[in-house]
Amino acid sequence: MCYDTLLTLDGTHIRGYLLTRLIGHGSFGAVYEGKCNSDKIAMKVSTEEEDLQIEALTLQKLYYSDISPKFHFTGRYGPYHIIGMEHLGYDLEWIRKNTPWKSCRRPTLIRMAYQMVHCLQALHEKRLVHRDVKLSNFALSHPKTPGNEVSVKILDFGMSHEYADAEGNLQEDPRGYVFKKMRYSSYDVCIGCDPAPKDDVIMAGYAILYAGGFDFHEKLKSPENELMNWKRELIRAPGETLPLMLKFLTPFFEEVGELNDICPVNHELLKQRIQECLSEMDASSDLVLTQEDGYPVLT
Ligand SMILES: Nc1ncnc2c1ncn2[C@@H]1O[C@H](COP(=O)(O)OP(=O)(O)OP(=O)(O)O)[C@@H](O)[C@H]1O
Repeated sequence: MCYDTLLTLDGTHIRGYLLTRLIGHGSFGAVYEGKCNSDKIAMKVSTEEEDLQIEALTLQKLYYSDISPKFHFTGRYGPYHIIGMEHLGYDLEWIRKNTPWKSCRRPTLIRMAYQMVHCLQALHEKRLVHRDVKLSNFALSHPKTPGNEVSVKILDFGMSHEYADAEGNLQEDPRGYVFKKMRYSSYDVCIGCDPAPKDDVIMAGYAILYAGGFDFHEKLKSPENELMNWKRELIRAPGETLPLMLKFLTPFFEEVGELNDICPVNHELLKQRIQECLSEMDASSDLVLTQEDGYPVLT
């Protein structure tokens, strides 16, 4: 089958939407902006049928949780599988890249971390595990008027999995992904354990450090044993391992270090620990997105 048009579908009409712009692309798919009159959506186009079907199903399960783009439709276009969903704003990696010193200020980081954990909470409450948590898989909603408030949403459920049925019996994923090879996985996953909700939280921890100015991408280039040591020490002795500028996050990482695969993740407690990192502000208060000299400013 020929997939070479995957990145050149702009100008095409699918389901009444004109694909106006390629937003970005990943390993097996691309995301376009689709427009129909004043209605703007995001359209994911992929070669991977199973992953896309799982993503569509997950988005439907999360529809009323308000932590992911709203699902509109799924279907086919020629050789491709498509999902139409709510169009979101900037992803958090883009925000990081376009922030002075590539590091969000403390109050912004705390609000962001709080909302990231809130996204994972809603996901885990539905017995879903994301398994691909990284900064670029969180994005902001479009600003609301009049105060330009935005909220953090989680994206990209192609690797997600319903890890238990309603009775609590664990369910295998027949797709057989090898997560230990993903360098940004948690320590336990890198030594071969199945990714569980607590690993989503640990990976969110890496994303929070990255948003806070720590060069996690550079860290990922370290030799294998060095990277593994760092991941282990980060949750064993966060107070000593966190970089100086991010030591204020110790209460949160201490709680992350307590997580295991037997006890369910206590997201409320994690949120409380995030609050303790910067007690002078309200971690659950809204993030606000404004513009300064043409650049977005998230506070
Ligand atoms: N609903 C959406 N609204 C706006 N932008 C979106 C939406 N969904 C995804 N995107 C953006 O589209 C781009 C591509 O997303 P996609 O999930 O295909 O790949 P990725 O996460 O970059 O890579 P990979 O699949 O390798 O993890 C990303 O920049 C993402 O922020």
